[in-house]
Amino acid sequence: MTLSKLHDLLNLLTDAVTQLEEACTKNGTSIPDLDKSFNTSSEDFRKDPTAALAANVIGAAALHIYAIINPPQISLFDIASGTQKAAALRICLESGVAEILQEAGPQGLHISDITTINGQDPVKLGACLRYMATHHVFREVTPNVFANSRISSLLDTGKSFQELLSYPHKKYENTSGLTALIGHLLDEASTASAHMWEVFSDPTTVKSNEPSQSAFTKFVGRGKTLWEYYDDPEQDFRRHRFNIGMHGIQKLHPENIILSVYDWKAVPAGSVIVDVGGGVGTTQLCLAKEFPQLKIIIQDQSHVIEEGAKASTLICQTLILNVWHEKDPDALQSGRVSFEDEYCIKILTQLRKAASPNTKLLSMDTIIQHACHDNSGFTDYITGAMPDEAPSPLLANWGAVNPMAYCIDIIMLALFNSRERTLSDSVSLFEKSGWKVTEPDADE
Ligand SMILES: C[S@@+](CC[C@H](N)C(=O)[O-])C[C@H]1O[C@@H](n2cnc3c(N)ncnc32)[C@H](O)[C@@H]1O
Repeated sequence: MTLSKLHDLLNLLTDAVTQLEEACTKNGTSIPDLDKSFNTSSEDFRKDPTAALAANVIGAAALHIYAIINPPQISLFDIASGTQKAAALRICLESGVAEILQEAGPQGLHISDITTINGQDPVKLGACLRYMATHHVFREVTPNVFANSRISSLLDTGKSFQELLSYPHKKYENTSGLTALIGHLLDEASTASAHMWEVFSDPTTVKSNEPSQSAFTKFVGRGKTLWEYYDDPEQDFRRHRFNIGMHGIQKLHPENIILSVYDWKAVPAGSVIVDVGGGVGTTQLCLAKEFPQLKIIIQDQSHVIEEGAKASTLICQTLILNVWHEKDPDALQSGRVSFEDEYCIKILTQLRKAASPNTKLLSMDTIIQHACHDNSGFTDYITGAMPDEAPSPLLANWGAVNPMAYCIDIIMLALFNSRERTLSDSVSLFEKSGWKVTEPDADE
């Protein structure tokens, strides 16, 4: 039984490798190379849907084979060691190993030379590098350590190590937002996640949806929610890194995705676009550039708006602050808002009340796919809302090559007692708040 499953997976994998190679040859694109940096052009091959699909099949089939054939105790150990991986990676990131290796060039550097530069202990940092090398983050080909350029380019802030020393608090400034995002994940998000069981095992917090009772607020923020924590001048660095990290989130999606999700050309000149919790305005920047006739308002907290305005005065034509703290006096009392999803419903209901008959609410959100095939009919509800399911015997949601939404779901839980949603969850959330879900180009 398992033997034939292995063969099925192997056949899927072999066919997909052929398809990928053929697509790359036809398009003049390249298959990624661990010696070449990750950047927009290194991912060009994915622009061809056949190649993108083949790449997903290869990854999903390889990991499925690994799951079948690996001793389960090793697989379990690997899953259970997320905290140790995050700790080792964070030490490599923060102590500038990527920058140091980048400066060293193709011959790499011995661990003792790395630690002479960054002041770390060679035995301790060596342990972190060795662990990361087992996951291809670095490579120990000889006694020297080499970067895996594809991953290292995400850890590298692009500055010289001397520069980092002279202003460490600005480490992430003007860098790829992805580096800052990873910095946030390895710091606030990881620390909070490590405390989740304390919240789950306490009867007073186990079923709470209150941000004030999240693992972050209780065990990292010492009573402050993430946003209140970022307000503290002592956390300027972390707040700043988070805001830069939001640029990184955009890089995880196809470029300028906002332009393709709605027919903006059909929106009359002078129309007002409000981005609620729009951060430093990353998403709106390209919309503002492409459609200068639209009036774009970013709503966020004052310190975030200040930062966004500094970075791009272009987009902040009008600023409206702190929607979250505005009270919606009757929504809860009138019973229209139930405890589940209380905050989202409160915000969406408030937006619905403020909406005119011509207002449209555009939701760009992560959708959680089930690992099993979905027969609910919800997959057909909105064209394109659900990605294609993987071919059998792969998991319908592409398994471990598609981990991000599931990981962010847990991070939302750890930081805010919040969550990501399936399509049916999202539709029901909007309906409970008085919104009707339609196709993006439908009239009502
Ligand atoms: C996950 S970030 C998303 C940022 C942005 N939408 C993007 O994609 O880059 C959530 C944003 O909600 C904002 N936020 C939190 N509380 C808020 C409040 N009370 N009023 C307005 N915005 C708030 C945060 O400051 C943060 O910028």
